[in-house]
Amino acid sequence: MIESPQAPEAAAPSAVLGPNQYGKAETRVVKVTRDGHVHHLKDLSVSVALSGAMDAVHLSGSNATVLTTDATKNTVFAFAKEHGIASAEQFAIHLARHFVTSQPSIHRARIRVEEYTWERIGAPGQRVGVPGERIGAPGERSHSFVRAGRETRTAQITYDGSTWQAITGLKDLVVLNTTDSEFRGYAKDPYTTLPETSDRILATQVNARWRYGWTDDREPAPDWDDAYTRTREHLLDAFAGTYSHSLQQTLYAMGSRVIEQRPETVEIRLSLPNKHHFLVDLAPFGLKNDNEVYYAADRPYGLIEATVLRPGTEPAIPTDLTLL
Ligand SMILES: O=c1[nH]c(=O)c2[nH]c(=O)[nH]c2[nH]1
Repeated sequence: MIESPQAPEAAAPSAVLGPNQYGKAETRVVKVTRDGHVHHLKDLSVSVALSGAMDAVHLSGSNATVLTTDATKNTVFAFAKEHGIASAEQFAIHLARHFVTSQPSIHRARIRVEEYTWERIGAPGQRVGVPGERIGAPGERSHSFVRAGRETRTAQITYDGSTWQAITGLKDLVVLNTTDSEFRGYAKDPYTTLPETSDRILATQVNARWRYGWTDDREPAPDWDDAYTRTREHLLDAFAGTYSHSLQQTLYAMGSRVIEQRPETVEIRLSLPNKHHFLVDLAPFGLKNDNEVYYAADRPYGLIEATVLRPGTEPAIPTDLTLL
């Protein structure tokens, strides 16, 4: 007997979709507010996570309910311009409300913000990075900042039984100028696309090592702590006070300041990553970006390195500071 074909039973699902969310993570937005010649800085990393009616996106391939992660990133930049960044919380509230109220498919928005705090670089002789010092105190820098959270101090001492070598340094000292930096007039080849600029953000994470002239322990050694503090101040002051045509020029200004001002130091090597800040194009959203909203790029980065020496001194600090 021929069996009649049976209707197939509905197959039990082999998997089910559980909790899900999506969005753009770690959008680095930098907002400069220019109050006359005094500039204010907000530097955030914003992560957006959205969830709601997203079953079809995962299960059927329909993207009809998906607001793109690219749009969520653009919204961060556009809102920095439109609403400003009063605080991390207030900024996140604006964003979360926007996503949940403007897209029927989005029922929940979680906005995470990391804020990197910056302090003003003090004028020469002033204390540096003291929170609460009045902005606009005589000579205080109006557009130069140092990232809060202290850098790491390094020291290397070498002794071969007769001669001493002392190399002190610092790393991860992050500094930023919101103006007084240009970069133009450079060589052009068929692969050059970088637009020339006469006003850009200049930011770097200072990695420095300096060698003292002291080699003989019958001679008085430098006052290590004072030498460190003063050298750090000179590096900050030269960074803040130099009108920069390139990071190379700023590097030389920093190194030569130390050589000229600190008689105990004979050599300094600086390794300066160029922490690029690109202006965000807000024109597609009908907004003008008047040097206010920047995208802080992570990598790749330019890396500018050089040694500055007291005349007559042979270089002895390794050119690759990671070897130190
Ligand atoms: O200060 C800079 N120096 C460079 O050599 C360089 N190259 C580049 O693309 N941007 C910059 N900026």
